[in-house]
Amino acid sequence: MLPTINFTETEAYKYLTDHFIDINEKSLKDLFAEDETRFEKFSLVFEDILIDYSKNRINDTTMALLIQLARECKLDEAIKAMFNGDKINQTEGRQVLHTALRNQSNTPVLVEGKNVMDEVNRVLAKMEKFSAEIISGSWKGYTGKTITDVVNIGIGGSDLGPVMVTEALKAYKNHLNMHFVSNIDGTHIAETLKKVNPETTLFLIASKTFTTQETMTNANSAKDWFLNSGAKQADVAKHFAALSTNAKDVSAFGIDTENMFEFWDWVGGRYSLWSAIGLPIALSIGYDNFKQLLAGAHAADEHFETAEFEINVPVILALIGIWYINFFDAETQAILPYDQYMHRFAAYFQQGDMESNGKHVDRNGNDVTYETGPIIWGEPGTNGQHAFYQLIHQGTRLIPCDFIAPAQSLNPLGNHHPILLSNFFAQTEALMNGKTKEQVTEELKKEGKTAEEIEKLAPFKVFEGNRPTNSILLKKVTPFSLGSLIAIYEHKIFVQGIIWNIFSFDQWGVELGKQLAKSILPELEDDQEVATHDGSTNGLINQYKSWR
Ligand SMILES: O=P(O)(O)OC[C@H]1O[C@](O)(CO)[C@@H](O)[C@@H]1O
Repeated sequence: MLPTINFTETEAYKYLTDHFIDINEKSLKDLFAEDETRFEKFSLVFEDILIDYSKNRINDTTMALLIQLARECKLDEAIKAMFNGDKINQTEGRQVLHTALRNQSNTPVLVEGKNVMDEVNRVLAKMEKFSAEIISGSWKGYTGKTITDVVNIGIGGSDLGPVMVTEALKAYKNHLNMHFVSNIDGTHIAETLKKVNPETTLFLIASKTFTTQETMTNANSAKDWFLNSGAKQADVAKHFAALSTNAKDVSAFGIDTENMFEFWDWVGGRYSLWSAIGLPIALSIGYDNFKQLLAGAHAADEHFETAEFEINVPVILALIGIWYINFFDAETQAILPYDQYMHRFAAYFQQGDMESNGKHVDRNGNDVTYETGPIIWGEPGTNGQHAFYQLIHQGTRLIPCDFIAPAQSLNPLGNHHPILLSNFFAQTEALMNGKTKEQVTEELKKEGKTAEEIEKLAPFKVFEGNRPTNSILLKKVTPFSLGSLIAIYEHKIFVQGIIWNIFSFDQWGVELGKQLAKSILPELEDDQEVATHDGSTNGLINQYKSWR
């Protein structure tokens, strides 16, 4: 069982409320002027990742109080409960053990008295063998040809993780062409099938439940396409594999359970890329690289489980997030990777964070009286700079931003990387320091503007600064460092959920829409006017019927 403490009733929260008044009057420039050791004090190095959190609106007192808050909320007990395999996903009655999937130390992890590492290792060995056969070409399709294309059919956690990681690690990929189909919109599968040949394509049907409407509809269309192209039912075994917890429905679909890569209900969908759901990753970059990804995550797990809160990267990042959300009323959190390969990183953590902490009921079943999970968004730099950074720099909202960049490029072409990194460094500096009216006036004078012109123009060119950022500098994007980074963000989400006293591992909020869609679908079958809904929904359905 997790502790159920209302963090707004802790001593630390009361002190933080008073302390906020002091900090809110100070600018980041003041804070740096007051303390020359901020960078040394407020940065951490974990493996080959530097986390600089000094450009935040914090000082020693803030951090001490935030850590006190974590202690009062019994975060230490919660961390133990997760790693020990307690049923901390209480509303679904499940353990939360994605950490066991990457437990490279192999120490036993018990679920109901049974060591799950045996099963984890068995499936990993099966993934290793299968990926080696597909990559080497020893696995043949139904006409004797080798596999050239892999189509992963899944959605949410059964899509976003493999997409994000295969993109982020594209520099490590082999000859296999990877495709991902998620959307129920027929366009997604239709456009993908145009690109592949049934004789050389492997379909992975990725679904924890094997009942998800989008995935099953797309999987059936893929199977029909395959069978209509001349293949026989018996050939399905050479071209379809399932990544799932549901052996019964996998068989019913027609996939041999020999071709099923299993995982378990103690793996949450959005935490499943480390499980059999990661098979497309192992196929794309090879099993050894997939193992490195797991190893990087495992190193972050060990750090999270054992490091003191003062030097614990996920804990620090989570507490800083709480500081902005619950004291500065920040509504969003931007994730801005200065790495083109990581272009799906923010999209991945939209599900990771928003499906986990988008909750308004606490662990006692009461409505919360404070804000919980932020809106996560972001795009890779420098594209974002030319799109939405205007609002971050000069808008009315406070937007905490995580800037992420690798020191070494995987494509060191000319001076691209120094230019990219100069932007990475410049943005956080600009957001912190801004530009004063005096500086603007000086610049305009140099441009030869008159005093009157300067007076008119200056207000628009002033940057108030004082906008907080974290800078995460990786030595290089490798399977190991990416694994660590993902696990750090996962644990950050966990810590915030503990402090907010919410359940981070269920997702009841996605059910209502699914239920209603199921009841609407039969109403779309005929041309009769619909009158069973509210006026707007009836109007929309009836217009659709008249236009289709
Ligand atoms: O893997 P499945 O069971 O198809 O579920 C896909 C996704 O659907 C959800 O249950 C809800 O959108 C996610 O949590 C999950 O990742």
